[in-house]
Amino acid sequence: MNLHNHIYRENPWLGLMIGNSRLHWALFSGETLDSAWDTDYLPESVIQQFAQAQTPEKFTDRVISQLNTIRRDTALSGPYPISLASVVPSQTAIWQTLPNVRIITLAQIPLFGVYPTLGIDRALALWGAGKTWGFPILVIDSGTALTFTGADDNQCLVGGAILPGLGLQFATLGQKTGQLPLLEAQLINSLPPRFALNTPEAIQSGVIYTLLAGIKDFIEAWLFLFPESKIAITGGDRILLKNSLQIQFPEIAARLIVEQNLIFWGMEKIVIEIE
Ligand SMILES: Nc1ncnc2c1ncn2[C@@H]1O[C@H](COP(=O)(O)OP(=O)(O)O)[C@@H](O)[C@H]1O
Ligand SMILES: CC(C)(COP(=O)(O)O)[C@@H](O)C(=O)NCCC(=O)O
Ligand SMILES: [K+]
Repeated sequence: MNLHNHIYRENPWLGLMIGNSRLHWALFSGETLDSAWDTDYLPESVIQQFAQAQTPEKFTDRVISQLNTIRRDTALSGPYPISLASVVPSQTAIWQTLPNVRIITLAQIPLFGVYPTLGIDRALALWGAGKTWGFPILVIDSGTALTFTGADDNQCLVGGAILPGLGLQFATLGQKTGQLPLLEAQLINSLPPRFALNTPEAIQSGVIYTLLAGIKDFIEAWLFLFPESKIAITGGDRILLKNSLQIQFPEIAARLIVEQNLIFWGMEKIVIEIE
């Protein structure tokens, strides 16, 4: 164990996952995940103020005070290293200039058979889920993009798929057409009529029923290969999708484990294991 590792093992540290919509934060004490929360991207000027701190303690104070501003119910203090994973290169470029930031790369994840451009969020969530519930495992991440990522009994990547997530499908229709309204995914609290008679419900119907049918189809194809596999869903639309599946395809929904923090479970295991 090197000194850096020792710091992670014994002390509080922050995990930062940079997604395409927002920042995902976690506070760990040693190997335990204490709490997790989401924030918007921070202005570059704010991040640069962190970098101007003269000492690690000052740096951490500034990060912490910024996070406290965002989330006042988290009492953070003391020096915190940050373990960062990102699927947004322009954001990585800003954050990696800071001291105390260590970037997690694909090479650090002990999955077999990965391809070089696999998203680090997908690899971390897969590793976190597999190490927790066992392999084979399928992870569905319903973020900006919706991804399926599966590994077999040998902790080897089988593969997956990427499609526009729920919010992105609504955004694309709202932004790339002349007269469709921009709908918000979070406003869907019940399934629309399948054959709708107004524009918002027609958009909702098309997007949600197609997405649910697609998820069902991918899950069935996975279970055909690995009948005993656990299947987990994470990401910002996880609850909406699980609830909708519950109504539409209850037997599929019954197989889905909902867990918000799969990426941080993976991060915790990686950060602690790295020598
Ligand atoms: N407060 C929120 N802000 C942004 N997106 C949200 C929020 N609550 C739920 N969502 C949903 O979460 C999805 C984004 O998921 P998330 O996991 O945060 O994305 P990413 O990891 O790609 O940044 C969007 O499709 C959106 O519908
Ligand atoms: C597929 C993703 C865009 C998902 O990102 P997210 O929606 O979580 O922000 C990201 O994992 C990524 O950029 N992946 C690289 C390509 C791949 O995994 O094959
Ligand atoms: K995702």
